[in-house]
Amino acid sequence: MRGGRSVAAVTDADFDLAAGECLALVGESGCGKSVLASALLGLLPGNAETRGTALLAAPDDAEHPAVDLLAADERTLARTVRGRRIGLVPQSPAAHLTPVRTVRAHLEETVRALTGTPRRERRAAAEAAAERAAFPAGHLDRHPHELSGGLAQRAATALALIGDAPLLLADEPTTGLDRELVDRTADELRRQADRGKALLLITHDLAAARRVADRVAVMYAGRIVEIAPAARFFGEPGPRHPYARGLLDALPEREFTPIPGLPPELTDLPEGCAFAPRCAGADAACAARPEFLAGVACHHPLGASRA
Ligand SMILES: Nc1ncnc2c1ncn2[C@@H]1O[C@H](COP(=O)(O)OP(=O)(O)OP(=O)(O)O)[C@@H](O)[C@H]1O
Ligand code: NI
Repeated sequence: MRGGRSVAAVTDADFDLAAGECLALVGESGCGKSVLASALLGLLPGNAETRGTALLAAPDDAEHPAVDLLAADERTLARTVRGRRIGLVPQSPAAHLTPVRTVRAHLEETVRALTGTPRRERRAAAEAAAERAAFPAGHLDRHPHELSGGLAQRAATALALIGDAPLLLADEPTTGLDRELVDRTADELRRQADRGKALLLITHDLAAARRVADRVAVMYAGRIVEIAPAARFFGEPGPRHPYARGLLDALPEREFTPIPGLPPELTDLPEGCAFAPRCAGADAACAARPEFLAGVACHHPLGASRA
């Protein structure tokens, strides 16, 4: 950024995601979830730098080799990855739609670009894509500005599924939807995973995560602080990182107790554990940055005796 300052938007993100599996990525606003997704698609702003690797495995057809998404050039990403090997449901769908074209035109164009569907079948294919994402057929001839947030969201989901990509990145795909549509969208995404897709579901909505995810990754201040099987995370013994526990305890159906304080500025992260200033269990050890070990980055994970 200006003045030579930098933002550690995502650090030490280390995880894998298998075919047929859904990993939910949760965490408060600004913790770096969307930056992580954008990095995987080569869609970061021009001032951003990446380090490390993000390996996308080769599909069975062997037409395309495995690719390091962080090292791939724009041409490779545009021609072979986006839409074809990775489907994105973007966080702000309206911004990704072309204002002068109808939803139907978007869908038909995407069907044409990404599938071998013959011209006379494209209309039906576009309508089937809309149906899959619960986009009402009666609104297909609307333009983006005529859509509610929820409709734009469903249009974006429909578009993301057309290429039948083996990896789906869904960034807040249920924002702006009422509970019934949240469940419907979540269930459609789960079906995609059950059909063999790898699904990274970014969400604030822990209920949606619980409904869909096999594993949960929790991010705090740009870091993944815990990764756990969903059954253990939402059930017993529960999260091990105090922040993750705090997120669950804040839910109305649980203790409804907010985590005290606010997340730190990413430009001004503490040296040690970034959560320590808000953590009831913090002590002198937390002045050093905890390593991510056995699924949790915490010096005093819950459920373990204090060392
Ligand atoms: N290239 C950049 N230059 C400056 N700041 C950046 C850059 N990229 C990301 N950031 C900052 O990093 C932070 C991470 O944002 P990100 O959108 O990933 O959060 P998020 O977890 O997706 O939040 P939300 O739930 O609100 O969508 C933000 O505060 C953003 O302003
Ligand atoms: Ni985001």
